[in-house]
Amino acid sequence: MTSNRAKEQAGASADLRVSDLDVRFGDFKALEGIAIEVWPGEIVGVIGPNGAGKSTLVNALTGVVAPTAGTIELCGRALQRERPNARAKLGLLRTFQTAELFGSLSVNDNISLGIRRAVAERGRDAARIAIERLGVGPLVGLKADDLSGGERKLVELVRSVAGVPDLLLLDEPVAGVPVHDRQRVIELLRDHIARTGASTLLIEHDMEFISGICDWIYVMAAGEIIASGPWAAISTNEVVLEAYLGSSV
Ligand SMILES: Nc1ncnc2c1ncn2[C@@H]1O[C@H](COP(=O)(O)OP(=O)(O)OP(=O)(O)O)[C@@H](O)[C@H]1O
Repeated sequence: MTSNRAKEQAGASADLRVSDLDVRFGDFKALEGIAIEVWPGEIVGVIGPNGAGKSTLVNALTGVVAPTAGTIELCGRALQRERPNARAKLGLLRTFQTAELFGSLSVNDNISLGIRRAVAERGRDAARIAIERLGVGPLVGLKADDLSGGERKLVELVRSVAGVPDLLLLDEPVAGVPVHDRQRVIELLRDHIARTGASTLLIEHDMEFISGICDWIYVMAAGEIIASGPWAAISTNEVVLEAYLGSSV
């Protein structure tokens, strides 16, 4: 992590760089002055209490919500004026808090839809490995509508990985995923990053997962970043503990 962040000084470019990002809903400032960097090979977490602005951040990154100010760069390319589909084609792929699959299609067809034309062969390899790592092989012939919520999350993750993203954006990747499958998610992400050099930005409430996977963590509260650093620093930071009003971080 430190070595990745030190790359800035060595002139490497970040996979994601968010600068001075503001989002307003009428007079309400949902995000203000957000600055986030994700470097190649990193897994970066965003945490914060309810209403902190995490979902708004995801929506701004993916183009669902228009920022009122600021810039979003993916591998050096400005994204903030691109439509959501264009952002995905450029290499920013996401999962949702509640997995979004085509319910009447098979798991296999859902995964195939994630393979971008630009990376078809690598995508098929990535899908095969992810199916194996997450143990979803027995599900591939089923209709997506017949899966449990946790299974849907795992299949959606396979689909995103199959798109061989430059940046994978995961919205609560282990919400609803049984505890015994969470380690599989961690191993898949680490393996995927090691093989492809991709990076990951994830929003998650599960602190055990966050502490076990993230190289770097940003903490949000009331629409702003109030702290950032590795878990050891974040988990003992007074400002962070205060923001969570005594709940365990
Ligand atoms: N479309 C909208 N119009 C007005 N206010 C909104 C809109 N979307 C979000 N907000 C407000 O912006 C603030 C941040 O909401 P957001 O959903 O981004 O927080 P969050 O950190 O994702 O919360 P949670 O962890 O509960 O999902 C909240 O006060 C919310 O009510």
